[in-house]
Amino acid sequence: MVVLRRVKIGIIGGGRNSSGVYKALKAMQQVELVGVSDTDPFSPLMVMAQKDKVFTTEFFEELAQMKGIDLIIDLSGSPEIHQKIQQLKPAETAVMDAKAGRLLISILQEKEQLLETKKLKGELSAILNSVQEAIEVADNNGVIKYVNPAFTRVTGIPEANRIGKNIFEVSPHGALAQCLTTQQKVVGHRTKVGGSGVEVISNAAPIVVDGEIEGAVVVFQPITDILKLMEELQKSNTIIENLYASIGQITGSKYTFDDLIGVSKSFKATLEMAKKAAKSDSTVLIIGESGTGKELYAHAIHHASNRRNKPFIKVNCAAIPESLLESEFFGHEKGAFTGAVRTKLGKFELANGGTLFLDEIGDMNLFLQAKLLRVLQDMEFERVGGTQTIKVDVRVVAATNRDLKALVRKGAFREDLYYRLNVVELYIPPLRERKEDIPPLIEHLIVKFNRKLGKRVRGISPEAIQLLVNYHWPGNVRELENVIERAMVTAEDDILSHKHLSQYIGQFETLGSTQYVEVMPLDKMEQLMLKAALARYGESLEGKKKAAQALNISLATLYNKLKKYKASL
Ligand SMILES: Nc1ncnc2c1ncn2[C@@H]1O[C@H](COP(=O)(O)OP(=O)(O)OP(=O)(O)O)[C@@H](O)[C@H]1O
Repeated sequence: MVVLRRVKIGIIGGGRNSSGVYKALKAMQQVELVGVSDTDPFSPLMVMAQKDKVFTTEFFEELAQMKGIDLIIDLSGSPEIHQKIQQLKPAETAVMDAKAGRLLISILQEKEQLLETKKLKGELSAILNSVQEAIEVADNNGVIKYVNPAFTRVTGIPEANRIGKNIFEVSPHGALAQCLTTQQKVVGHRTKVGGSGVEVISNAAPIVVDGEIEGAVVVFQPITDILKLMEELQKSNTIIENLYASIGQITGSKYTFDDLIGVSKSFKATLEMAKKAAKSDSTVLIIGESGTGKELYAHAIHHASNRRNKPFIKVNCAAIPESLLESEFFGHEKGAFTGAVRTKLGKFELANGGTLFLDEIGDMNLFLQAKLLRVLQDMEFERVGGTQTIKVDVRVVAATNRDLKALVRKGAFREDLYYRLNVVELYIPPLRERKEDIPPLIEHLIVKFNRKLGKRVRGISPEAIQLLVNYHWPGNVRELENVIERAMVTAEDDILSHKHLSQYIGQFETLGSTQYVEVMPLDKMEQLMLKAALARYGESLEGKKKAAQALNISLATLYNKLKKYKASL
């Protein structure tokens, strides 16, 4: 490659017009302006040169004598000055008068434009050669001027067989011919490429230069490519639909209002209110002690709502570690944090169109409460580590066994979130306050456990019912369920009686009053406590967590103790 040295030029000024020459030379890459002279130090030429840190002098003689200048352009127009410059200049410096100087500049400018055009052409041709779409260009008369490599790949027609042909002859029904005829854009034209028979979808547009139509360009893709893409899309859609269906199956609501048993006034009032709430889209806050049936109500509300065919997603706010709650709710992008190896959808996204059940909402931290409030208001959020806003349509049902109002007073629960959740408040009274519900519940549970345990228990004795009605059920319906199930596991008779149940009931009853507490070995007492806690909270993971909490031991200790007493429990 030949590297040309930049031409060093000096200008001897001649008033206002000199600044145009200066600007033209300054814009040229091959030129280096080395000096400027004008008798007026404030002429535009001098001011510009000073700004550019180019040498300036009011004495043209000084510039004329300078060494290393290739060319002095004399714009003074004075024959005397011109002659003086000729005399003073070093031998290697050439001098040009204004006329010749301007001619030189215009030649240089043209050359520069040419170089620029060449560069542009190179860039354009790299682009046209690398695109996947076929491109064909014809002039105003329909003569084909250009085809790119993709054209040959798609149609099988070599460049040499196409260029110079007339589009009105080789492809008269194509988008290019149509565009040249109508001088309008053609979009989504489905046709066979003349001379190849390949079916394509094409777009064509006129080429306009200085307001005149010079020709047209067509860009097309074979239909097979588009059909392939559509096929892929169809496959992906089917997978997505199937996944949604499976999510629905896994996460759909399991219970309906028919599964809720009770005859008491308060039960019926709660049930009526829940049924009404199911018809609306309002947020519901279910409040009630542990084991009163809050989750059952949440399922039933979803099932009776318009969202029944969409997912029902449960999040237990107390069971998820704080650090994971945000990602659990809103999902995360791949690489959002160490361990985020793939993009994960959050519960809000999974519940889209359906219901999100937020259990133990009172245990949510304040940071997440703020985020939840925003999502409840706008129904939009970003995944952790993501920037794209995701919009969802989710109905929220929240539940708690804690006194949310007291938490608000303590500053542990946001008041605004409390009111946002509490659009419909569903209070489920404890079982001890609706004892009429106990007999129908017992009946329901006997049927349920006969099926589950393969038993044939036909009923329960009046004394046994009395025993159960008199008990205060701190673990509510869940505890009643556990007592009945345990009794049925051991019962040989077909009627449940006092003797089957009293061993569980008696323990709870006496625990409160020390007067009647039977003195027993401590390990027996421990077993009794373990039994009581499991009966109250259930044997699921959730139940065991609660049992451990109530016994003030860790879950691991609970498991150890259960292992230890396995035979006797
Ligand atoms: N009215 C009812 N009719 C029939 N079964 C009920 C009723 N209420 C509760 N249950 C049963 O009691 C058990 C506990 O109910 P559920 O899990 O819904 O309670 P919860 O209030 O959500 O408890 P927690 O606060 O501990 O999560 C479940 O097995 C449920 O089926």
